[in-house]
Amino acid sequence: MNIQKVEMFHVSMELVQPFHTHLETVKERPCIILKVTDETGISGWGEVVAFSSPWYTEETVDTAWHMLEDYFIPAIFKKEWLDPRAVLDTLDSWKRNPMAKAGLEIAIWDLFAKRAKQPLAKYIGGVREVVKAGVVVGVDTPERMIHTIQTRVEEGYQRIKVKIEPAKDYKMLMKIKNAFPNVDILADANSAYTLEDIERIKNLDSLGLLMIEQPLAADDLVEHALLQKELTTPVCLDESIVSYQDAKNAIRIGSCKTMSIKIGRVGGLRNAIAIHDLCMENDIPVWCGGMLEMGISRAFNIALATLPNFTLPGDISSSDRYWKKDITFPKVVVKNGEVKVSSNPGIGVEVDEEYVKKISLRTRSFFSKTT
Ligand SMILES: O=C(O)CCC(=O)C1=CC=C[C@@H](O)[C@@H]1C(=O)O
Ligand SMILES: [Mg+2]
Repeated sequence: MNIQKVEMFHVSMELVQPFHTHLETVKERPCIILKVTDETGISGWGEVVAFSSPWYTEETVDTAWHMLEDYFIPAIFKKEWLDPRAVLDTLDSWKRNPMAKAGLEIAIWDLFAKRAKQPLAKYIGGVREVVKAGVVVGVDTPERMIHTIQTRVEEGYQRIKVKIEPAKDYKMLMKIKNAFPNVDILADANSAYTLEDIERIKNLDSLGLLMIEQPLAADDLVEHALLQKELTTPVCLDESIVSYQDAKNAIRIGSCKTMSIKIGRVGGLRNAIAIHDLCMENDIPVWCGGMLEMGISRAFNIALATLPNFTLPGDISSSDRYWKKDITFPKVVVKNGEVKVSSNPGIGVEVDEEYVKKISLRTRSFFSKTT
């Protein structure tokens, strides 16, 4: 397969409600949409999930735009592609920048699945027709959070994720657990604690949380291992796992008992699948993390979550959770706590190209020199 054209769209949409963490409040969500077209005219779509500032990881929309236009896109015109797994062999000629690489690599996966006339879930070896839905409830007063959780539970979500930090943890979580004793609650700290807080974190152990996500700093694999030894609650790593080797090291030293896999954070779908397989071999259950994404990346998350070791509900919520109008259709709908996997070819959703162009802040097209 030869790539004939690549189109890049820097788009931005307002979230239906601001997304608060102790690090940042996201109101507007920019991202980069990629359309990759082959010699037969079939197109695959990708989405770069980097934020507008480096608060979550070091990448931003602007760093990704630069890496794509100056390095990654020119590189993919130079080869004939026989398998999407080979794309990262080329892109890894350059260091890091996982979200920029992933946005382009997944578009080529979508293209290959469409050429094979297969749904992406089937193309990557998925085993289920529906995936479990989980949702994040943003930071607010405990009363308002309890009201929102009640709504989300009535909508059928199987797992509720809340954000914590030292100033907002035990009391808030205890109120939530008392109000919803039978609902799985995940607490995501986004590295708000250090090992100095170990007694405070151990105090959370008594609450019966499903897991504590990323309590310590992203590069603290060893300290997470020391913490996990002191806790019965599973530690889940998110920001710490930005490569296959990170996952291998974390498992080897016992830094966590579960992982959130995000295609953008780990540098592409090939890496996400490899980390899934490694965790399965080591009895580490995984779930698909979210990135406040638009419909293209959400479609990839749904396909990824069909792999066998995605046994825990991920951040897979309805389109309406974040968007008044998404860039893809049909919308993702949660029914009885599940999302149906598309049986259409590739990512299984259509991209509203007119709307993408309408909300684009900048665009750029690249053509194969042989055209
Ligand atoms: O996309 C979703 O539904 C949840 C997203 C989410 O919780 C996060 C996205 C990006 C950074 C963080 O704030 C947080 C996470 O750490 O998982
Ligand atoms: Mg997280």
